[in-house]
Amino acid sequence: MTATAVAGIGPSQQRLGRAAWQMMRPYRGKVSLAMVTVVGALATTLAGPALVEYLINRGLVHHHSMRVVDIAGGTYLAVAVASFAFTRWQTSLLSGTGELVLNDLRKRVFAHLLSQPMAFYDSESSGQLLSRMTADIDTLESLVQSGIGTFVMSVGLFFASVVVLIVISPLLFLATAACLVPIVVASAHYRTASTKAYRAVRLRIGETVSSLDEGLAGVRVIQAFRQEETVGEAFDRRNAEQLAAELHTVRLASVFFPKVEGTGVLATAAILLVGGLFVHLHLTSIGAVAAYVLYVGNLFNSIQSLSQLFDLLQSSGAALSTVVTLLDTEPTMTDPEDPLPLPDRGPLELADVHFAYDGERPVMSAVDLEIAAGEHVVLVGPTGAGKSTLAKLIGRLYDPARGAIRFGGVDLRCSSLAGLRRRIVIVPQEGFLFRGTVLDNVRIGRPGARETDVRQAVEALGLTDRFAELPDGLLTEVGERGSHLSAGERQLVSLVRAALTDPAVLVMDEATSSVDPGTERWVETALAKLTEGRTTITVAHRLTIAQRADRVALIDQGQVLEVGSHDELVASGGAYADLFAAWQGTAEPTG
Ligand SMILES: Nc1ncnc2c1ncn2[C@@H]1O[C@H](COP(=O)(O)OP(=O)(O)OP(=O)(O)O)[C@@H](O)[C@H]1O
Repeated sequence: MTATAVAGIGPSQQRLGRAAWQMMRPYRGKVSLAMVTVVGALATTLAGPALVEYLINRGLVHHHSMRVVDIAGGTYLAVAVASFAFTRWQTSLLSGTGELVLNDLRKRVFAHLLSQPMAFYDSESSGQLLSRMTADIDTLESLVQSGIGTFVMSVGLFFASVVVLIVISPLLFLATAACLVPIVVASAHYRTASTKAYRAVRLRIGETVSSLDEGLAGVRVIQAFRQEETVGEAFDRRNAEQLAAELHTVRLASVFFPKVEGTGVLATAAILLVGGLFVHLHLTSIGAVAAYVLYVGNLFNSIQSLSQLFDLLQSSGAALSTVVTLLDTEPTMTDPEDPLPLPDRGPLELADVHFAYDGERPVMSAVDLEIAAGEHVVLVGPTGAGKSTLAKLIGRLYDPARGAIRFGGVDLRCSSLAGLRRRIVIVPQEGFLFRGTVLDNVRIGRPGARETDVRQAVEALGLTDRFAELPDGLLTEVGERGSHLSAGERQLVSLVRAALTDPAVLVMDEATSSVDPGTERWVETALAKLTEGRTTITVAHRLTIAQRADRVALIDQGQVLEVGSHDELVASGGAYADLFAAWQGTAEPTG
């Protein structure tokens, strides 16, 4: 799926309706009760004008009976109180259920995002995704909080009023219907124009959030290179585009709403004129005309409320559409029906592996490589050669387009993702830490692990004394993204995390970030202990590590050019020997 699919053209109305119903299904009991209160509120609202008709015809015009006036007046009051009670009950039931549905929706969207493979994040901007969780769900939130009760009630009142008006006087209804024609035409135009306009607003909001997201994430680079003005101008441009889109919706609304208001007044005048004539001709009663005017008032009130909600309904429809489109994306990496277990140990085999990020430009082609159990292989090669891509394929962040990667003879695609992640662990260059303690962050390696297991993993990497130096030991709060720890300490935490998972294969990206020499020693020792006995594939940026590995694979332009031990490759005088010589030339003066 592309970014436009998430932000732009959405699913059909039926699909949206089905999706909305599926979200409400768990709460169908509450929804049914809410519908009962809607019927109650409608019945009491419609009873008002009927009582007025009864009071005028029976109490004033024909009989002058005070008793009828008292009964009708008293009942009117009771009905008004009941109407208030039903409306209150209905609003709290509908809004309460709406909140529960939105709560589920937020959880579903986040879980869905977390289940997406890396390829999804390559094609989606994080700002657009963030805007699904914030702006879009916030719009639905406003509908739930302030609009849903009015909406349901107004739709009900509209249809009920039409039926009652036809029953009271089909002829008078014709006069009313004539006044409705301009509203129907204006609504149809407004609907088409505003649907497009609100979709555009959603897209623009997503782009503004993207800009903001990128600006905040890259604030250090922006400040370091004095890019505040340029980045600020780019943000201003997007913000201005959002403003233009929002103003377009305001213009559309400012033309449409007065039309509805004016037509309501016109309709009342028409009823009074035609109704008066009918009374004069004894075609209808005074009470019926009075009730009719009140019912027409109800009808136009409902149209007025719906028009006022139109904005919110339009933007909520657009928001729901983008959220449903997002939820409709099928994860491309799913577990097979009968996953095969991966063995505890075994060789890793890459057979004729081809891969392209965009499905077109090949990044890996015809890669064959066998790595024995417990072997340490280092991937080297020029920048952009495909080393990290190969590492990601081994860790199954992506699937090969052709060929297969097998562990212990089992194709990785035949295993469950959970099983795979226990056997093969990727240790990224910069271990990402979440807000919480060191202990919490290590535990991510094996959810549910006890504190003693974590301590054992720390001990196994020889880091007990190093972690004891932290202010609260393993209970030290690491801050957002681990900002309270040094880069080296963050690496140590991610190494212990991997140790706790106890995988058979480690895929590592050699850290390039500068670590103080003191901590580097700890990292080296921990790494040596972590990789002992495990198959290890390291993406190397410095060739020091290649000298210590069992074998070196030289990658260039997505292919394995040479494989062998460091000494063998240097002795053969091939491409690796040249690379090593060049690297030594640059490394030695500084090293
Ligand atoms: N997410 C991505 N989407 C599209 N193309 C990508 C993506 N990641 C990497 N590439 C491209 O794939 C090719 C291989 O990149 P890769 O990161 O594997 O190289 P590398 O050898 O690890 O480089 P380096 O040493 O600089 O990290 C490059 O041309 C790169 O531009």
